[in-house]
Amino acid sequence: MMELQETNERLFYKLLIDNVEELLPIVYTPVVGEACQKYGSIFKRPQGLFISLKEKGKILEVLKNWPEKSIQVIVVTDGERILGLGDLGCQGMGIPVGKLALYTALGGVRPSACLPITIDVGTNNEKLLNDEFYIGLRQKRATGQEYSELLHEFMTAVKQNYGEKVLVQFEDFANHNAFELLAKYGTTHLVFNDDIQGTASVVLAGVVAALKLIGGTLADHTFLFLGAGEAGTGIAELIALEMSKQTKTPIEETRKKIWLVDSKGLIVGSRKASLQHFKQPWAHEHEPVGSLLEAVKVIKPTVLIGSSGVGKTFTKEVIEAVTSINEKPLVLALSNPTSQSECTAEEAYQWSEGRAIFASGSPFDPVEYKGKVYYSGQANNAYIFPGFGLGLVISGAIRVHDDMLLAASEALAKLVSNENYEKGLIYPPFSNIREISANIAASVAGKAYELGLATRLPRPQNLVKYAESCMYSPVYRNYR
Ligand SMILES: O=C([O-])CC(=O)C(=O)O
Ligand SMILES: [Mg+2]
Repeated sequence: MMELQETNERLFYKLLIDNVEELLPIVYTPVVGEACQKYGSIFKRPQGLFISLKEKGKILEVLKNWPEKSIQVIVVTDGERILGLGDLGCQGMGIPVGKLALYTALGGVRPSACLPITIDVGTNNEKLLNDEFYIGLRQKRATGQEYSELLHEFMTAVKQNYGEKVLVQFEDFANHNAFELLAKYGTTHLVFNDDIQGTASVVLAGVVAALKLIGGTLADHTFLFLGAGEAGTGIAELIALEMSKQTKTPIEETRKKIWLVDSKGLIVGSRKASLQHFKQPWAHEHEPVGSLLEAVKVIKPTVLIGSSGVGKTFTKEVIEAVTSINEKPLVLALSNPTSQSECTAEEAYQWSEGRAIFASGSPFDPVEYKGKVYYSGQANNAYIFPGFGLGLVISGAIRVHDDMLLAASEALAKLVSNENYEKGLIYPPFSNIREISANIAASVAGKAYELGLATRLPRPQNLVKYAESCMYSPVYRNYR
């Protein structure tokens, strides 16, 4: 597929769009993870733009070397937290390349308007540092001022070169940098963090859709997360925000329906002083609880969400415990790739005796259990970011706002059909993804106009039709 992408791009997209369910797992999660791990040894032609510490002071010049001038979407990583695989240094390039392939195939952004970037500040991965085929800087990661100066130069150069309407999607940065970059540039640039915001939006959509199967309103449920990083706290915050809007209750109150477990156990008030700032809003008053299993027993969640990047953590005991509390527990095993999934679809159905409503970040085949076939959905930000980005691009948005994330969730949840629900699915199939993306784009663009953040004026009448008309299709021109 890489070979095809580089030699006949149009055919690559035609193949990908026409066979999206079959090829998504190859171009994207989980195979893209393996490609990143082996990137140095499968490296034949360069893809994307590498910017390293050595280019400090010359980043604008480097950007100008890229052959395409009118860029609409940049996906950038520094490779420090590639999926749940950890620090892969500049071999993380597979991720921006893969994400942007989806921007085109799923969201219809022109391939020439997409720019994959990897910022090489070194790696702390000893195995890569000692690998003769490693393609990046052989040094430990730059941190602190050296790191933030390079990123600041990059963000400044991007705006200078492409203007205010270029979307910068941060991808697979480590927690501390991810939160900091989003907060720092959210007010001056059009930035979106896929792991915090995209994941939050797709999971909120799945939870809202799942209410049709498990009953109740959002505020009737109790959420327990394993993992309190970008995905965990991002999802928790967006669920709390939606609950707060629905019930007209302050968000400080709705957050109390949501509990998070990290590597040190349940996040509780007595731990507050030693918690990183993004975990602090979740430190509710409770006695210390050491393990996920204990937390399930005392918190009694109706929804269990795995977002720690560590596999096999939803054990038989954990799934049995959450099943003993709920008729239909909602279980989301979000960590990627498949090796890092909290449990498999088969385990979720077997251990819950077919009662769990299950979705996962990486895809699983349908499972047969006691003569019945169970289908699980893919709770992956791939449902959101292509349409979300398209909505920003077509409206000429200059900032991202949380209400746009809620609009995207709502649009996605609405597209789950009765036929999907009957199969136990809480997401529509990827085979309809271009239609889904057009709908998400229209909702996001609509919100941008409503908030006064859109610059493409006047507002098109029918935003779904307009979004569709803007989408790239891999067709050949007619010469007769
Ligand atoms: O790439 C994916 O499949 C989803 C994602 O953003 C991640 O796991 O970091
Ligand atoms: Mg990611």
